[in-house]
Amino acid sequence: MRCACLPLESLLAPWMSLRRTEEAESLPEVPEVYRARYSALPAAQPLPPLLVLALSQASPGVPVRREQAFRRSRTNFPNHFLHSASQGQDALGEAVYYFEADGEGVVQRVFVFWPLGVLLEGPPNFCHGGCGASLLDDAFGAFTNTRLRSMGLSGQAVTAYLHVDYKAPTPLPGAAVCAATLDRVEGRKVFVRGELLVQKPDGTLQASMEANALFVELKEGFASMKK
Ligand SMILES: CCCCCCCCCCCC(=O)SCCNC(=O)CCNC(=O)[C@H](O)C(C)(C)COP(=O)(O)OP(=O)(O)OC[C@H]1O[C@@H](n2cnc3c(N)ncnc32)[C@H](O)[C@@H]1OP(=O)(O)O
Repeated sequence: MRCACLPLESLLAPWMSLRRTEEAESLPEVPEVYRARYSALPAAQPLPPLLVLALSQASPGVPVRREQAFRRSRTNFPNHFLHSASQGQDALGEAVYYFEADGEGVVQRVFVFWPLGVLLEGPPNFCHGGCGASLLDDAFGAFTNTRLRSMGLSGQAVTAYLHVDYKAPTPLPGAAVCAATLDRVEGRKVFVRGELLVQKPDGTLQASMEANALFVELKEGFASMKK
């Protein structure tokens, strides 16, 4: 029987090599809600097949729209550790963020695609658990802050706790999609849940990690955070 899984080269290329090109290109305008942290995908950058698969599985029959996909801005926050120190050949590749919003424009879900290189190892040939937790925290932060902004709120919330259950090893080299959505809101407290999805040899997706987190919207924003 023919294997339905995607060849590794199609998962990783060209996202490993398409880094830091946004400054050289004139890219489409990004909606205000996303603009502070994200920029449009370069015209030459296709949507990663694993991301499309995860979206199709999450919302069967709903078209995948390229204008809902972004990459992290290189100019506004250049020191984010997942998008600076952790990226490089055989480490993290270029992430693609895909936001889903409802009819009122309120963000309901985010999916974040990451190429994973061999330098992210924990157990031999598998991803370090702390790396996976960081990717989930980033996706949860992207979801929470963008959702808050889409509701006209500050969009300035930080992780109070993050609980991760490791359900299966995450293979390297490979790729993953972090999916995050709302659990519930209690005042300034935003409870988020999600998973890190990888592709099994038979082509199906499995959650190698499941997580839930509490984000707290800061009373006076990031500027009030004291050293
Ligand atoms: C423009 C683009 C920029 C873009 C920038 C985007 C950044 C995204 C961030 C990415 C994610 C991160 O890595 S963030 C970095 C890691 N996180 C941090 O450094 C946060 C450190 N912790 C803190 O600063 C603080 O503890 C806070 C902000 C979380 C909470 O302090 P606070 O604001 O004074 O609020 P506080 O009264 O203590 O708590 C509020 C409510 O939350 C509950 N609560 C607080 N912590 C917990 C907890 N661990 N477990 C259970 N419940 C908790 C309290 O019981 C209370 O419930 P009740 O009594 O009201 O019911």
